[in-house]
Amino acid sequence: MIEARELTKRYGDKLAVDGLTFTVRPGVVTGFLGPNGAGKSTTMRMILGLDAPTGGTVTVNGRPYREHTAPLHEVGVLLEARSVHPGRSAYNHLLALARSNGISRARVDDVVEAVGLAGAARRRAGRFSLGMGQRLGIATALLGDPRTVILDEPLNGLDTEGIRWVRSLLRGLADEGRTVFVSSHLMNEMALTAQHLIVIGKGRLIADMGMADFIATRGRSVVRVRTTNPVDLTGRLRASDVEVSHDGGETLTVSGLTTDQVGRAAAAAGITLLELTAQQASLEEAFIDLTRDAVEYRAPTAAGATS
Ligand SMILES: Nc1ncnc2c1ncn2[C@@H]1O[C@H](COP(=O)(O)OP(=O)(O)OP(=O)(O)O)[C@@H](O)[C@H]1O
Repeated sequence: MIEARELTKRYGDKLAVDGLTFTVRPGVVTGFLGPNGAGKSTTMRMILGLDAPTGGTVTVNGRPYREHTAPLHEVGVLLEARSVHPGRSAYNHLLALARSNGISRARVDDVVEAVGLAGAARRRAGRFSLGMGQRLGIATALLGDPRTVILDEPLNGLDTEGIRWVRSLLRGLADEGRTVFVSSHLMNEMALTAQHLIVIGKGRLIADMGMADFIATRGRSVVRVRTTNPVDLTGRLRASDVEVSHDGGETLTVSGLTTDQVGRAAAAAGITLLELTAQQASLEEAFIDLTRDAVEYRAPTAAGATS
């Protein structure tokens, strides 16, 4: 369990984290989302005692991280920066860490196997690809069989198989009753992996809710319609709270109406429909909509871009 109360971090004039209060519970995968610069890494660093809060508190499994006598058994961590000696083999890196924390060699063998590095563990970690480095980082996080796992962008550099593997690994850890807190910019993956979301923007909490609720309340579902007569159907559907966009061909995208309503309106007007599909809102759309006002570093729009 991770509990942040009024957690705040100021760097000079910059309020990187601004009074965050949230609880990350065991048994589910909790996604940690926010636009670039929102304060995710700073929050994770404070959870791990790597940065001191300017105000507020944060505990892991009931205590500040630094007060745990066997931290590797409490919290497994993957941060974005690699912290492996490049000349050392992956196996020796894990073994050294295990030895200094009273963890058995058998456990090292287990995690090497579990992350799929058995064939590469004797090679120098400095020569590892980004994806292999991520696997080694995850092995390091799991070494102490921790109750809580905190992973910052664990999918970076992983191929499709690796991404699927992380997804089932995280679900499995949560199913075992562990606390799993994970940040990622890959929204489609997050939608498949996390059951709960904590979303921050400009250092502030902007959502703390279940994934399904987040998408349902924040995302706009639309209806896709293909018809032989898009112009007339558009005229029939238009109303103050309905938006219809036409792709110029046979297809309309309608928001503000259900498939039933669109189907009935078309039937009443004698308009032939070729397709009528409800399209679920995506996490990505819900996230972009929610964080629109909290984006700090925005790509220039075409109109605003300078050549
Ligand atoms: N050591 C530091 N000194 C000064 N400002 C910092 C420092 N670390 C972070 N910041 C600032 O604090 C804010 C939050 O940064 P942070 O890295 O926590 O965001 P983030 O959500 O992890 O971003 P990203 O998604 O880009 O990794 C940013 O504006 C950043 O520039």
